[in-house]
Amino acid sequence: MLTQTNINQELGLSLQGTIHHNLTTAQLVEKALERGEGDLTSTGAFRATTGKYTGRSPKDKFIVDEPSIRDHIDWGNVNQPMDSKVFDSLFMKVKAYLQEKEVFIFDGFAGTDPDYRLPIRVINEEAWHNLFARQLFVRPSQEELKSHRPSFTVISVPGLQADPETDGTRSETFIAVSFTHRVILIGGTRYAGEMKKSIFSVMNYLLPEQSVMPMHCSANKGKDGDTALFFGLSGTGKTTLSADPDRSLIGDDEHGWSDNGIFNIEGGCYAKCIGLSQEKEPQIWNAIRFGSVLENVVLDSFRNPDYDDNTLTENTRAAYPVEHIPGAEIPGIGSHPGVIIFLTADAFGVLPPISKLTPEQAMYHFLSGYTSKLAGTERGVTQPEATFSTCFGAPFLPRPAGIYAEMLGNKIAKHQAKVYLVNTGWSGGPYGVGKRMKLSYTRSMVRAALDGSLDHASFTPDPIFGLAIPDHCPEVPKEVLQPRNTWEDPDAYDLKASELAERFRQNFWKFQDVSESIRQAGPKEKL
Ligand SMILES: Nc1ncnc2c1ncn2[C@@H]1O[C@H](COP(=O)(O)OP(=O)(O)O)[C@@H](O)[C@H]1O
Ligand SMILES: C=C(OP(=O)(O)O)C(=O)O
Ligand SMILES: [Mn+2]
Repeated sequence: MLTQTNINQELGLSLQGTIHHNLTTAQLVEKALERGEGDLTSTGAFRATTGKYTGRSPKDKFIVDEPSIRDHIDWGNVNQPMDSKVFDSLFMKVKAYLQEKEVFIFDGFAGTDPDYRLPIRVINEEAWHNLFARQLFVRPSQEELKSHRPSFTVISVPGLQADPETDGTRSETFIAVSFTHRVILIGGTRYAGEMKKSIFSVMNYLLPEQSVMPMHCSANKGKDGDTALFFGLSGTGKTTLSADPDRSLIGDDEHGWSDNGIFNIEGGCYAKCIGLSQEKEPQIWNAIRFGSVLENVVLDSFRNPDYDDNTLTENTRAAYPVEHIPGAEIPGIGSHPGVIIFLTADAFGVLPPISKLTPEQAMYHFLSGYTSKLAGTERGVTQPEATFSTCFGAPFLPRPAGIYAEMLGNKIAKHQAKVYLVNTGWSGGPYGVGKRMKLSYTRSMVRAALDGSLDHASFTPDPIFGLAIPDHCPEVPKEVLQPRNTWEDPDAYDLKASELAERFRQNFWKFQDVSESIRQAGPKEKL
């Protein structure tokens, strides 16, 4: 058992208040309620609201510019440099702020594979944040706890607001990581997702050093042990589609791929619950129970969640341990994937709902990462915004995209993985005109890709994007497969498709180093 002195010494903290170290789920729920941090709901889940910040705040995220990492970071809008002096004084401020406070500490891991896991510590001023950390990260056994020494620490102090004038931040909010101190400081925001995604960003930096590919994807396993990956930016369907009663869930958001196979970086899921229904997403619905955390979900006077209410945000969330999904793989480890699905939510409504990619197309689309930012997931995003998010996870990648893409290319070649592009976005017209692809159709298409039904299908190449579209897919009406057929005006489709193709070409300019064969795998030049 660690004492207050140990904890203080390790980080140079001066915690003098009560330290709640590795409380159980029940204790944390009790504390959170006692402290008035939220409400118990009729489902048994705890519900918190987060105020101003209900999604990630990428503009307030910084990496400390330190010599050891300087040359390995892809500096820019995603990875904004913070001067080490600025970090040090922010750290001082955080220490002073925490000095007299009651704190909650979780010790666990990022990564289920003992060969690659990172021992982490999460220090919170709010009990529900610590409950979130406990449910989302990998929970250690009692035995593992005995020898646990954190290699990275997250300190989340939502009640501390920075002063941009004196603290060198952009706003009152900061998500700042220092690889020298091995500390992430989060302040000014209560959105719990910042904690898990900042550790993910750290893993995206650290894992490649061990020749492990970090991936923004969900993963599940079929009855024969076959593993599938679903890459996609926020809101594209990683969590929804990986929760499949016919397959066991490995993880819903973050994985590593090593020579051993794949492993979950987390121990829990973080599902969007806007519009959640028992009928369409039974597994997620049933996972919301005691021990789960609901974030910004509106409750009625009986404390029943109203999943259709977006008054607080579109980005309502449920966090729960993987154990809440029946049949989940514990620990979350799988073999080398045989099928990889790239999920895109195409707001243009022109990409086919499913297409098979050649290895070159796979590299082209992985680097491009075309999709939309969906409402509420990032601060300021109120409707789907077309974006190119390289590796389907640009906000979380500290290193240049080429590093991750090369690892994926090698692994796909080595393990002969089949790659599909699945559009879970708009069909029948662009956003505003068309509708989001029916979830039951997407599920059927995914099933066909995973069970091999599409292996022997005939395909027709799309004339603009060169994507191989299956002529038939079980349980999916034929006309849905060809997006041009779903538009009222086919000429309007052609126009929009050319516009998107042009955007792909413009975006791909920045990848100067890629081979000609990959470049050629993009949309065809105008005839
Ligand atoms: N065709 C579809 N495929 C996947 N998700 C869909 C589809 N249509 C609507 N949705 C909704 O989109 C959201 C996908 O979110 P989620 O699975 O949490 O994405 P991610 O995990 O990638 O952030 C869910 O709310 C889901 O109900
Ligand atoms: C947690 C997040 O990711 P996702 O929507 O992919 O689950 C997020 O973007 O804040
Ligand atoms: Mn998700």
